[in-house]
Amino acid sequence: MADVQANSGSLEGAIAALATTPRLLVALDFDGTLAPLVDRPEEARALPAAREAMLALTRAPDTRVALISGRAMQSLMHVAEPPEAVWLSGSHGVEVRLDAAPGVSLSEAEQGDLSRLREILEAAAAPFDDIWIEVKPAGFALHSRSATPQDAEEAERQAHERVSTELPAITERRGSNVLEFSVRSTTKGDAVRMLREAAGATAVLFAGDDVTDEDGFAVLGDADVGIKCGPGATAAKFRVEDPAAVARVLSRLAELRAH
Ligand SMILES: O=P(O)(O)OC[C@H]1O[C@H](O[C@H]2O[C@H](CO)[C@@H](O)[C@H](O)[C@H]2O)[C@H](O)[C@@H](O)[C@@H]1O
Repeated sequence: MADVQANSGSLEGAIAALATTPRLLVALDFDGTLAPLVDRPEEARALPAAREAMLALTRAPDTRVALISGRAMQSLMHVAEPPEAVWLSGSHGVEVRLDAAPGVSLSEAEQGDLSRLREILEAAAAPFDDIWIEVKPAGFALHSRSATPQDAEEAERQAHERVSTELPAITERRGSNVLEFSVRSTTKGDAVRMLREAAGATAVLFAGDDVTDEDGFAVLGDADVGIKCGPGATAAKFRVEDPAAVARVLSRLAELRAH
């Protein structure tokens, strides 16, 4: 594993230490971490090596695997095709599937905000080619990967201004060529905390690539391992170059954890 170090120590050593923890939670972001980024979200798939390593970890003793994604749960299940043993958190921590069926129930006020939010974002996207809206149970993502930088900036500016004026309680998040709006302020950090407790984990590995994954890195402790995939500022202890490198780390952990 010849991967880059971010903030401390050797990743190989940290993985070896993590493999000895009594109960391990392996929490993984999907897009940009297990799956390379692509223009059309529905076409994203985990690298075969990443999927294989993830499945090997589900078979390891006292090890729980979870996916923590910004995607809506249905979308995450469609692209990740996870086995039932994998716990899921979608919509940046708003949706959770442990062993039971997932579900989010919004209050009347939240449903009202969601309807108005949709109108505002549709109006912001309408004048531009290649700006589109992804629907989630508690919010929307304004996508601009295929748009010109000028169109992306203008659509996002309009969306931001109208939402912050009319719906100041809405949570706004920037991701990779995406600006997201949610009626819930739940974060990936909340998801890591909740899944850690549910798994009774004595240590956590969390890997992610995007700005929103920083909420997950922020709640890790000394016994945990945070891995940032790709460039950008991070609070993670370690950094690797791309999803292929994440797959190598997971595969090594699965190998060590199998014994
Ligand atoms: O938390 P993640 O699993 O990384 O999900 C974050 C967002 O992923 C998706 O958008 C991103 O990936 C797309 C496919 O590669 C890409 O086209 C887009 O530009 C990226 O922002 C997803 O569509 C969003 O809902 C997620 O929040």
